[in-house]
Amino acid sequence: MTGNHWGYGKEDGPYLWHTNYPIAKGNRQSPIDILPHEALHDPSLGPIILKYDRCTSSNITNNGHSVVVEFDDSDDRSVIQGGPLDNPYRLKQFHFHWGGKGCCGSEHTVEGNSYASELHLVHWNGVKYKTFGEASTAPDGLAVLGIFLEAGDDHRWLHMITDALYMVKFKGSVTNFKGFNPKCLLPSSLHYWTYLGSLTTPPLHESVAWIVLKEPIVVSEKQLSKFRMLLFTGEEEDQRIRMENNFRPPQPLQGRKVRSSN
Ligand SMILES: CCc1c(F)c(F)c(S(N)(=O)=O)c(F)c1F
Ligand SMILES: [Zn+2]
Repeated sequence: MTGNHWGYGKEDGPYLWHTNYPIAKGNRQSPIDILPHEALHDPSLGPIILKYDRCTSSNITNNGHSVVVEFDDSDDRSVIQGGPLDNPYRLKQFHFHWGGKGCCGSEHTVEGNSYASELHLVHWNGVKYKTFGEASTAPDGLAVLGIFLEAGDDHRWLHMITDALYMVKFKGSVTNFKGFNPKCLLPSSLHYWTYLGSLTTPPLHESVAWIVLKEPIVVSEKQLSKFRMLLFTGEEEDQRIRMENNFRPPQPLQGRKVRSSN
């Protein structure tokens, strides 16, 4: 693995990240395997509150690791609050992690079981920190809402994203993606597990309060297959490498407690 380049392949994958990012072997790394029966039910944990109504997406981009929908986070127009959080956290972007055909794909697992994909809505603590960059290195800087995607019927709103993926096939491509509200990607229940962890990609900062929803959303194999049409590689590169299996495996719990909303 040369320089700070990293990926999900044999030569630059998760098992090698520690060479350039030693925090990879830290004591609050993500993702983890969630064991529901060992999670502590904490009655003091209130519901999470998503105030996404004034939120507007700006663009969709292929950053060579995932497909990312970015938001205008210049004010507190779209925030997550409540649950384990002491104040509102601003929505910055959301992205996905997924597997190859028919197997694995999520980052968090539940009793060793993987889902086909996992959606991450990334928020930052705009009350305590001035920029996302500053927040991303602080222990209470980020809050990521994780939502599992299970293969089944077509998801009626996900097509708004999968229909745009052909426009960002290559690494480094970006296109306009206005007016998308991720509220339409939520499951019916907001019950969750929560624990303190990290970014699941380099730089792997240990700055994330993870909130993982228990109920997956259902999407079709056809919709999932459109994510796999994306490429890790840029238009100018000779090699075309399909973007799939862009997930980090579960990391040691290191004595951390996972709490359950109920
Ligand atoms: C530095 C930008 C960034 C990511 F690239 C990322 F993958 C994640 S993750 N998978 O932990 O949700 C973040 F939270 C995040 F802030
Ligand atoms: Zn992620």
